Amino acid sequence: MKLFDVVNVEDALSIIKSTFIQDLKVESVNLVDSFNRYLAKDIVSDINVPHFRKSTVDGYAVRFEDVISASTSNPTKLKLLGESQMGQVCKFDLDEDECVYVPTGAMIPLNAHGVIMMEYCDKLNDKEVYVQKNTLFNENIVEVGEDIKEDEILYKKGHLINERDLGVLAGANIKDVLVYKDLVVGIISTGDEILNINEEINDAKIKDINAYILYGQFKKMNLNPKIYPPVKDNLEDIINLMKQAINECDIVLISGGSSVGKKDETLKAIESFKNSKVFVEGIALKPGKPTIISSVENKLVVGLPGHPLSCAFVVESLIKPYINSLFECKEDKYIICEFEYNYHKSKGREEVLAVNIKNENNKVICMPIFSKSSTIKQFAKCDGYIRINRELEGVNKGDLVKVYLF
Ligand SMILES: Nc1nc2c(c(=O)[nH]1)N[C@H]1C(S)=C(S)[C@@H](COP(=O)(O)OP(=O)(O)OC[C@H]3O[C@@H](n4cnc5c(N)ncnc54)[C@H](O)[C@@H]3O)O[C@H]1N2
Ligand code: MOO
Repeated sequence: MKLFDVVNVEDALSIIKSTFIQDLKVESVNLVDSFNRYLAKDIVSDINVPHFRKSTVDGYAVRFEDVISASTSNPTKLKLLGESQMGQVCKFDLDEDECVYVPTGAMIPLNAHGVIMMEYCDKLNDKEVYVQKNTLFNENIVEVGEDIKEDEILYKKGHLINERDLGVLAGANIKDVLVYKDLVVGIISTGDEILNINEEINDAKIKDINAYILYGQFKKMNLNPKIYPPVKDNLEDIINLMKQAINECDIVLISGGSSVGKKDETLKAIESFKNSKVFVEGIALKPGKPTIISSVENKLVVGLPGHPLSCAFVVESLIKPYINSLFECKEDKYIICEFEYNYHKSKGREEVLAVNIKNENNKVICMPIFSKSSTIKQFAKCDGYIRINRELEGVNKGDLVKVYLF
């Protein structure tokens, strides 16, 4: 493996983006099933929400000019026409010195200017009300289309539907939603020392950690991860499992065996496929250098470093931005924090550094966690990470940095 010939992260990402333009399939699902799915087309509202003028309080709908001088010491007497019923079209129109009782959410008369809360009114009898307050135009009223306008684009293609969006879509009478079918991501762990979840720990063997982190990472991206049982460092076994995974999945990730050790078989396995092409053998990322980017049978096959933290950061740095670009998603959110440490790095490789954040003296500060890439617990507890440009020689205490939150 040519690990000296490493490729910058941005260049590696460009290669992936330009080579693997996924043929995304779409399906129509019920509104509830669109939760956490990516939209396959823009959604436009056919209706105004609300489609009628409604009151936001329990009170009396009035005209501006009739109550202009109303106050507690000088209440205005209005004729009560009746009550607007919830869910019914309001059948009243206001004339001079008239009002209508409207409960919260009910339709108000078309020509009412405002609704005065009942706390400011005194109902004398079924026909008369004293109003102790004037009204502003549109006070306590939601106008037609104030929430959602007819023909408004509610969401663009690629948007990931969240729980609040479900409410918007329900309100806009959208019953079925066209979404992208989930991409299936195959996860293969390799290594003579790797045990699957049901095997007892023995000798110098360890449990498969990477498959489970990767599973969580892809679930969080709302894809469909599929864990295969770990495979030993045996070329034929790796090739056979790869064949199965390539057949069953849209993207295949193979962790371990990407480096230069004599048993590192991932590259050989990839190259054994007739229809394969290796684009990258090592990226300028720390941790994460031993990463292979290849195409097998026109599918993206990535060899990930075996160290769990490195494996996870390659996915964060390379695969997640690619997935985001496929679905036209927004970039990951970050917060700006003050770095609390003088951190030195060598030029030439981008570095990803896990950090914890805290509030101190009204400032949000962050501190790196010093965790070896072969360990996992500290990493699991951290709040996020920063990326240090390959040209930089470090970050100084007091520098402002972007922290990408997990
Ligand atoms: N001579 C060199 N040695 C190493 C280099 C190097 O450049 N020259 N790079 C180091 C770095 S950095 C990393 S990262 C690892 C990557 O190695 P591989 O991708 O080939 O992975 P393995 O050798 O198979 O495993 C490395 C390490 O990770 C553990 N591992 C592997 N898979 C899993 C898993 N599914 N769950 C938990 N832990 C896993 C494995 O047991 C090893 O301890 O290479 C360095 N060496
Ligand atoms: O790159 Mo290794 O992936 O530094 O731990």
